[in-house]
Order: sequence, then structure tokens, then C-alpha cells
Amino acid sequence: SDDDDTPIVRFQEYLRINTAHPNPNYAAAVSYLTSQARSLQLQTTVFEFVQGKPLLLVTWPGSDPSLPSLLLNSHMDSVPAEPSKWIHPPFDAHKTDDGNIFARGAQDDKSIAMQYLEAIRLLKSKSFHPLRTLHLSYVPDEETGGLHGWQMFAKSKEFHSLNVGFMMDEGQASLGDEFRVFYADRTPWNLVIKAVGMPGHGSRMYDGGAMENLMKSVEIMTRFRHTQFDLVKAGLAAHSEVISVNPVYLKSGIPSSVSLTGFVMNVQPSEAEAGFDIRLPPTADPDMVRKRIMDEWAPAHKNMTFQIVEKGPLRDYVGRPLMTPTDDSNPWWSIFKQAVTSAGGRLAKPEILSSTTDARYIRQLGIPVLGFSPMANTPILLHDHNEFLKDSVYLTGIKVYESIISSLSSYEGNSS
Ligand code: MET
Ligand SMILES: [Zn+2]
Ligand SMILES: [Zn+2]
Repeated sequence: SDDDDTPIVRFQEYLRINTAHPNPNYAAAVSYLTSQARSLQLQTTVFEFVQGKPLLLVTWPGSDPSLPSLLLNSHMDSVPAEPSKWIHPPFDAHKTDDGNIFARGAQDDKSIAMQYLEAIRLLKSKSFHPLRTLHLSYVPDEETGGLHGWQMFAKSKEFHSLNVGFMMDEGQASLGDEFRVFYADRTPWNLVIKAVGMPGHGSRMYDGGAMENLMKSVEIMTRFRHTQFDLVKAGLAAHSEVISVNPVYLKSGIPSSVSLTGFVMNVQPSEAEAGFDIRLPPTADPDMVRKRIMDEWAPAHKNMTFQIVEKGPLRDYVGRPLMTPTDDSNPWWSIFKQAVTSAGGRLAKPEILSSTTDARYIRQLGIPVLGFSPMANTPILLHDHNEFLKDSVYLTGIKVYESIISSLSSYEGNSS
């Protein structure tokens, strides 16, 4: 019946596929999206740059395939959810009487994944034909940093052959009436620092233990963190404009029994480590941060070691910061803005995203990318408990993409 095949029901079906780490069910997601795309007579291709991590490309050929194409991206994976902390199970996609659909991924970013397809459905029902070819990409591994997803895709001849002129990726919900739009991200570094020191009896006070060495570093890092956070608190910078340094784990101590009463607590360990989520804005100087880590945060003369995993680029191949122009120098920006307006939407001032998306891998190639998830009047719940999206907000987003796709794909200009 009509009731069990509506845009909302299809959104719920996609949300019920558990693609949360550490075991995202990519096969089920690809299969569902493929069947949706085929039902719209779209072409589908699956790439598998890394075994078990498929990437689905959906294509709506334009009437002039020689023009640079458009790409709308979303990632299939989600961060984990703690079901016991949710008021509705995170993979039930339960819809409340007031229309809120609860699911991990409802905002980040399964909404846009399905809105793209629903917008195409509307356009096809109106016999719209794109001039430029439109691609949708459904990618793995975003939440872990994209090393097995977009990092590989962006380097591939398969991507190059798509001749992408402009791309859109995920954005973030907006508390107010205006949609938010992002022209840059911060780049993540994962930093692990390790300290070693003399082990000893738990009752002894001595200098240079591993825990002490680690904690001294953590103090120094905390001071740096405050210099950055103070700028934000004083209103001198946005979160996205400073370098964030946040501890995400501490690990040390003698592995021992589970019960506290039977727990050995009288050995000072000989090794201790801490992990940090660091985010660098596009204008940050990575060498300054590397130098600080070497000289102050994990200095070799204090027997400390460190490892940085740089999850993605900070600059494009010419050495410019990864920022997409949001002025008249970028025709895609003007078309996008006009398309949102003509769908009845309003845009907030363009921002840098304080978190990170796969867009950095595509901006590195010199291709303009805007981050956008049309969710106005919505609490920002990505990665949080009880992530939800209201049905009416979701449906409005489909109309917004209908306008965006129709405008962008009709653009005749020959600028890439
Ligand atoms: C660690 S790479 C980025 C993953 C995720 N989008 C985040 O911002 O945390
Ligand atoms: Zn996301
Ligand atoms: Zn996320």
C-alpha cells in the first residue's frame, strides 16, 4: 500500500540497517541503496578499494556528459550507540507521535543519503533531465578517518574519470531557521604519547615514574588547550578556528582482577600512555604543532615517545589551505545559494566545520566542496544519545535538494 512505501518509511528502512562501528553492515546498506537507485532507473557501480569496505556510486547521466559532473556524497558508517542510554532503540527508527524519528545516523548522515534519492525521484516524476551528469557516492569508513574510504577513492583513476566539477557533502543541524553551510573542515590528528619510568612499590615516593612523566605532559597540554579554549570563551575565535586538544583515553596500571577488593593497587607501573583527539583548522601551522609535541608534550629527553596519525591532508597539492570560496568567484556557490533560496530556505553565514568530513580529501584535489545537511530548527545530536530528526524537517530537505540538483545540473557554464 501507499502507507508502507513513503519517503519516511524508506528513510526508516535505511536507518534500521546497523552500520555502526566496529562492525558496520556495509553489504546490507549497499544492497538497500542499490535497490532504491535501480527502482529509479539509475546506474550503480560498486568499488571495493579495501576488502569488505564497498563504495557505491549511483549515476544519473546528463545530456552533456562532456561537462564536469556533480557529486553528492554521504558516508554509510555511523559511530556506535549505547542502547541503554536511549529512550528508543537506536536501530528501530521509531517515529514518535510528534514525528521525531530516533536512530543512530538520523542526522549523521543517513538523512542526506536518502534525501538525494528522494529528490531525484521527484525530479524524474516531473520528467526533469539533467544537463550535467549527477553522481551519488555512498562511502565506508568516514567515522574512522576515511583512510579506507575517500582517501583511496580520491586517489583512484575511477574517481578521476568522473571529472567532478563540484561536490556536496554532509553538514550539521542548525538550531535556528537558517541552514548552515560549511566551506572547510578541521583536520584530525590522533596523538598517542607514551611515558616510561621506574616501576616501584606503591608506597614509595620517587622521581621519574611513568605516571608522573605522563601527567606532567598532560598538564602542559592542558595549558595549551586552555590558550585555545580561552580564545573561544572570550569570543575572539570560533571553535572551528582554534586547535582543539582533547584527551580521549588514558591507559596504565597493572592488569588485574575485576573485583576492587581483590585488586592489586600497590605497584607503580613502568609504562603509561594517553591518547588525544587534535583538530587543526585549515590555517593552522602543522609544523608548529609537531614542534610542540616534540619539544614540550612528549620530549625524548624525558624518555617519552609519541605517534601521530594524521587523518587526512591540511593543504591542497599547491599548498593552499583546504577552503572552498563562498563568493562570486565560485559559480557553484552562487547557484547553490540561489537554489536554497528559491526552495524557501535561508542560509546562515558560511562556516568552517569544527569537526571533520571526507570533504578534505576532495578539496585537496582543488575541487570545490560545500558541506550541507538541511536540518533547520533541530538540536545538534550527531554522535549523541537519542539522535533524531523530525519527519517534517526531513521532507523539507528533500525539496531543498530537488531545487539544488535541478539548478546545479542545469548549469551550462564551462567553469569546472
Ligand atoms: C576522525 S576523522 C572524522 C570522523 C568524524 N566525522 C569526526 O569529525 O570525528
Ligand atoms: Zn558524518
Ligand atoms: Zn559523525
